[in-house]
This record gives sequence, C-alpha cells and structure tokens, in this order.
Amino acid sequence: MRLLLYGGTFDPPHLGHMNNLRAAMDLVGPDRVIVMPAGIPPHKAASSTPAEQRLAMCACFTALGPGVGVSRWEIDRGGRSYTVETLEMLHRAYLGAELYLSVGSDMLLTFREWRSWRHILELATLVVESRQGGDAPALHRMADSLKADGGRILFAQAPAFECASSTLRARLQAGDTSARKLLPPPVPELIDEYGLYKRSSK
Ligand SMILES: Nc1ncnc2c1ncn2[C@@H]1O[C@H](COP(=O)(O)OP(=O)(O)OP(=O)(O)O)[C@@H](O)[C@H]1O
Ligand SMILES: O=C(O)c1ccc[n+]([C@@H]2O[C@H](COP(=O)([O-])O)[C@@H](O)[C@H]2O)c1
Repeated sequence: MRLLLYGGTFDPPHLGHMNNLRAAMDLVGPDRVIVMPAGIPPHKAASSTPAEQRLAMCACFTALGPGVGVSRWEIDRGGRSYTVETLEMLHRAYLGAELYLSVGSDMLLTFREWRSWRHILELATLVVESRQGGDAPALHRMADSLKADGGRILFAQAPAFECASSTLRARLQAGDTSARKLLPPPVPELIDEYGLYKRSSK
C-alpha cells in the first residue's frame, strides 16, 4: 500500500496546492492520500486563522479523488507540528505501507532545518514539486545531496503554478477580488462565511 502525506498551513488552500498534490498523485499512484493541516507550523509564525477553519477549507482537496482524506491529527495534538512525528504515527497506523511525503520547492531547500530530517528520509520518499519556473537546478542539487545521505527523492512532472497563501491573503485584504480565481471550491464560499482576510479599515 502506498500512502502519500501532504502537510501545510493551508491558510488558505489555493490552486498551487491543488496542482502540487495532483502532480504528486499522478507520479506516485497512492492508494491513500492524507492532507494534514498543521497545528502550529514549525518554521513560521502561527496562523491567525482558526485551525478549524483551515481544516474546513481543506475539503477542496477531496475533489482530487476518492482516496483523498483530510486529517485533524496535527490540529488535535496542538503545538508545533513536526513532520517526523506525523510520519512515525502513520508508520505505526499503516503497518507495512510505503510512505511518501509531498513537498514544494521551498520545503525541499530548507529540509536540513527540519526536526530529525535524517529519520524522515528513512521513513518516507520525498515527492518534490517545483513552485516557480527556473528553480530546478537548485532543487536537483539539494536532492543529490540528500540522496547521498540515503534519501529517496522523486520529482513530480507538472509545470510550476506560482501562487502563495501569503500573497493571496494580502490581495484579499487589499480588496483584490480577482485573487478568488486562484481558490478552489469551497474555499471562497468558506472565506465569506467565516469573514476571513477582510479588507483592513483605515
Ligand atoms: N504554488 C505552489 N506550488 C507547489 N507547491 C506549493 C505551492 N504553494 C505551496 N506549496 C507547497 O505546499 C505545502 C504547504 O504550503 P503552505 O500551506 O505553507 O502554503 P504557502 O502558499 O507556502 O503559504 P505561505 O505563503 O503563507 O507561506 C508546502 O510543501 C509548500 O511548498
Ligand atoms: O518537521 C519540521 O521540522 C518541519 C519544518 C518545516 C515545515 N514542516 C512541515 O512542512 C509542511 C509545510 O510547512 P509550511 O510551514 O509551509 O506550512 C507542514 O506540514 C509543516 O509541518 C515541517
């Protein structure tokens, strides 16, 4: 059994994430996909969007196929979400499964800063997706060096879809409604329902 983990802050999920996960699924052909919104992301400021609302927005990923589920495990644990702990949990819960971890280019380039990154390489195959055209040489250099440390690394074959949650939040807060086109359903509807990313009053 192949199990693909896709973690993120998802504040909010966007078409770059959808493109990323679809490409990883096309490459790996997983039996099961677990989308895991982080409690507190380890390497950036905590999101001000409530975890339950980020979790609800992740329903967009289930459109990618019947094997795709969204887990609240990291949110329920609370605190900083270290991927090694999530992979250890999956390793125990799905005995014998081959684990894959989907990451965008920024995550691969900072991978040696992750907690217990050597153990992550033992537990899972990394599936890398480019976030911007032209980043391939740096990604391949990093992949080669992680392979020398025993890592297994695959590259998903999809053109980069340049998009970031932080930019979309800023655009929505500035009243740029065209940013909504980069959000998969039901994300725009939930943003309205929860009153997220509101234009700041001056
Ligand atoms: N446009 C994209 N293309 C490919 N991968 C992406 C893209 N955006 C995010 N990712 C990857 O998705 C995962 C989760 O990302 P995250 O939720 O932090 O989104 P983000 O857009 O990077 O957010 P922010 O701009 O707030 O940092 C990470 O592995 C990240 O590299
Ligand atoms: O475990 C770590 O040390 C670690 C360091 C940085 C990022 N991560 C994970 O990578 C995923 C994407 O992180 P982020 O901050 O871009 O949302 C998310 O699942 C994080 O928990 C994990």
